[in-house]
Amino acid sequence: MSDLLNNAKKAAAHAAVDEHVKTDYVVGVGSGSTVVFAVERLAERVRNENLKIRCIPTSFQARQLIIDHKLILTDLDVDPVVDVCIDGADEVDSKMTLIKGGGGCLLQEKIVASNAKELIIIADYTKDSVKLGDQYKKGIPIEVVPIAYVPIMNKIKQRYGGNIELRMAVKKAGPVVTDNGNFVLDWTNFDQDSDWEKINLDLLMIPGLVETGLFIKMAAKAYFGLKDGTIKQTGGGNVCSAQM
Ligand SMILES: O=C[C@H](O)[C@H](O)[C@H](O)COP(=O)(O)O
Repeated sequence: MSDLLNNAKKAAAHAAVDEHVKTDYVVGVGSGSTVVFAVERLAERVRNENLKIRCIPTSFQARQLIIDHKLILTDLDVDPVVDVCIDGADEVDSKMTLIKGGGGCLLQEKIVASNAKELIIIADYTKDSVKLGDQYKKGIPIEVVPIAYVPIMNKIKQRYGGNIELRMAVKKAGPVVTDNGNFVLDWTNFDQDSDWEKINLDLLMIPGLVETGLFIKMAAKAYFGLKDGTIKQTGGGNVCSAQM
């Protein structure tokens, strides 16, 4: 990955961690390449400022990051209310609707975010878009129970059009299997003017469809690292997750 992109991810991650994480917080740790910089910054603040935090992972990767950086690991059984969740995104539109799940981690990410008082998104400049599909061309990820993947693909195509594919693994013969033992479908060429709130609810009614990578009215704020090293912030910053 280019230095420009990595610097942008790092700038966004540091700004969000510095602004939104306070001592005694329970922190939801998202997944993906940008979150790596956030965890590094959390560990730095724990060492330098004696910041006291407990971290809830959103994936196998996030759990490993927390352990590797010697942060305190917790879960929703012990800490059911998350003070802030910091996570990446594949795309953020002008209404703060997100596409997530490019790395297949959408289900646990949505569970943790939905129990957070605030979901803060960190991303590089390539994720900032007006309409979903402007920037991210790999589609909307949808996690499904394996036995239902073909009927679900057919239903989505019939109802909404576009293309839908089973995500295949790179270093394994066969499909990607999520941290929860499910498959991922990637839905592309959808109507960019869709009513995503309605579609998300409709999709969630399909038996066997576990979760979508559409995060609607969940993110409070997004931090985009730009090419020149500065940050662009979007979103009001009010609590709009914690869907309790
Ligand atoms: O499944 C993966 C997650 O939703 C990631 O947060 C998302 O794909 C963004 O990842 P990255 O920070 O690597 O662009």
